[in-house]
Formats: sequence, structure tokens, C-alpha cells
Amino acid sequence: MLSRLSPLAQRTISPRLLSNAQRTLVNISYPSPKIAVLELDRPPVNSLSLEMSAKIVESIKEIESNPEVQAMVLKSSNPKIFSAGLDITEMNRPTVARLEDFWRNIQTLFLTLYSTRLSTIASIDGHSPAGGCLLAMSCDYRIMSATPSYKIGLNETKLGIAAPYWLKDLFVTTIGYREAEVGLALGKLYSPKEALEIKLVDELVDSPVIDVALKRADEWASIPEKGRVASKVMLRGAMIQDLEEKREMDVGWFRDFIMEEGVQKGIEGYLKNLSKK
Ligand SMILES: CC/C=C\C/C=C\C/C=C\C/C=C/C(=O)SCCNC(=O)CCNC(=O)[C@H](O)C(C)(C)COP(=O)(O)OP(=O)(O)OC[C@H]1O[C@@H](n2cnc3c(N)ncnc32)[C@H](O)[C@@H]1OP(=O)(O)O
Repeated sequence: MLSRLSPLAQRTISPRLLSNAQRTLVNISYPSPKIAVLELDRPPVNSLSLEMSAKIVESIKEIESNPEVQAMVLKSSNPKIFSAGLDITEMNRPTVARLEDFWRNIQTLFLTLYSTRLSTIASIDGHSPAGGCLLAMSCDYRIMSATPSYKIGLNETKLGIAAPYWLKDLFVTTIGYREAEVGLALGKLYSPKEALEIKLVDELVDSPVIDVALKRADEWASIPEKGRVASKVMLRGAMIQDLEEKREMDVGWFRDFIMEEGVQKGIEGYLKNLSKK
């Protein structure tokens, strides 16, 4: 953690040179009293390790604890990557105990972000595959850079794995059954234009995404909280309750699936290709 370094070291070491063990992993700022910005900061690709997921959850709770704050923008410190999704190394020959803990943290991350009383705006200025898309879909509103080379979607099948049932439900709820059926089977990654067409994102912008995200956050923050939160609970409550009831069953499915030798070989191969690239 950055806070473990001496004050002098904190001032003199460039943030670029810090290892992840020394980083805070996320940064919180408050551009105005009603708005918080939660910045993902886990180089190189903001992948979601156990510690990163726990840190995001802790940060959302910290922001929520201030009753004045009404909206939160989720962004990345990386100019080209929102989040590369789950940290694949967590699924590569793990111990069962770590894998189960990792998955419980991912579930908690989804449940916390999807159910927060805050209005959540995803400022997607870069690639957002798999778990990155999960983060974006868990927000209330998604704004993506129009840069054509960026990709968003659920590409799990390309790694030889499947999205868990609750992520599939979230995908279906967001883009509709038929598009989700095709997108999941093919592990399809969409360009920003395609993502807008299927309503995986709500808006594309050419200008810095964060500027528009802050404007939208202001709009969402101006809606009276009680009615806004009641509507959110009505729309999202059933999915949240369902996973709450099935959490340990889902941990078991995940563990058994990932620990299969064939799946392990697939993950290993995918990681090797990523590194070679
Ligand atoms: C019945 C079913 C039960 C249970 C279900 C089971 C499982 C499903 C679980 C959950 C759903 C979610 C799954 C996921 O999120 S899996 C992760 C999927 N993500 C990806 O496939 C993205 C992979 N990364 C990329 O495509 C590129 O890195 C990216 C386009 C994001 C950026 O490209 P760029 O060229 O800028 O960087 P790279 O050189 O590729 O990467 C730099 C560095 O980072 C490493 N890396 C990249 N992504 C990850 C990752 N997700 N996890 C860990 N490490 C990653 C990459 O290897 C490079 O490392 P190095 O070579 O050492 O520098």
C-alpha cells in the first residue's frame, strides 16, 4: 500500500514506478460535494485480482457512507483500457482456498456495485472485455469512447470458460435474449458503434469521456434520492436476491469448473498467447 511508504518516498516516487503492492489500486476524488470519482488504478490492465475487487468494494462503501454523495463515476487511470476483466492468473493453477475466496470477492463486487444507492456512471475510455464489461453493466449508465479499435463484451468462451449464470442474466437484461445468446456463444467483443446499437452502452463520445461522464453524473445526482433508489431496487432487487441465496452454490460451480484439467489447459494456453503478444 502506498500509505506504508515514508511521506518522502510517497512524494518522490513517480506513480508510474510503483509496484501494485505499493499502490492504492483505486483513487477516490470528489469534483463536487454530490459526485465521487472512483478511478481503477492497477497497471498494466486493471485486471480484477482478489485484492483489487476487495479494494473496489471498500471504496464504494466509503463513498456511500457520505450521505451527501449521490453519484459515482467509475473510470480508469489507463488511457486505453477500462479493465481487462478478471485477473486470469487467479484462475491459473490456483489453490482451492484462494480460488473460492477470489470468487466470493467477485460476487461481492458485483452485488455491491449493482445494488449501491449511488447513481453509477461508467466512463469507459478503452477496452472493456469480460469482467470489465461486468463492471460497466453493473453501473446505471455507460458512456464509451467512440474510438473504433476499443472493444467491449463477454469473451469468456474464447478462454474456454463460461460466464456465470448471474453475469449471463445481467447481459440478457442489458441487451436482450437473442443478442446475448449469440454474443455469449461466440465470446463476441463489440466495437463502440456495435455496442451502442445493441444498447450495451448508452452513449458514445469523441471528447474526453470523463467530461461527459461528469455532466451525466450531475444530472443523475439532481434526481431526489428516495424515488430514484426505490426504482433501482424494484428493477434490480430480484437479481440481487437470487445471487444472495445461491452464493455458495455458485462458488462450487465456479471452483469445479475452473479446477477441471481441460479448463486449466485452456487458461494456460490463453495466458501464454497474451504474454507472447
Ligand atoms: C458453469 C460456469 C461456472 C463458472 C464460470 C467460470 C468462469 C467465468 C468467470 C467470470 C467471468 C469473467 C471472466 C473474465 O473476466 S476472464 C478475463 C478476460 N479478459 C481478457 O480476455 C482480456 C485479455 N487482455 C487483453 O485482451 C489485452 O490485454 C487488452 C486488450 C485488455 C490490452 O491489450 P494491450 O496490448 O494494451 O496489453 P497486453 O500486452 O495484452 O497486456 C499487458 C500485460 O497484462 C497481462 N494481462 C492482460 N489481460 C490480463 C488479465 N485479464 N489478467 C491477467 N493479466 C492480463 C498480459 O498478459 C500482459 O502481461 P505481460 O506479458 O506479463 O506484460
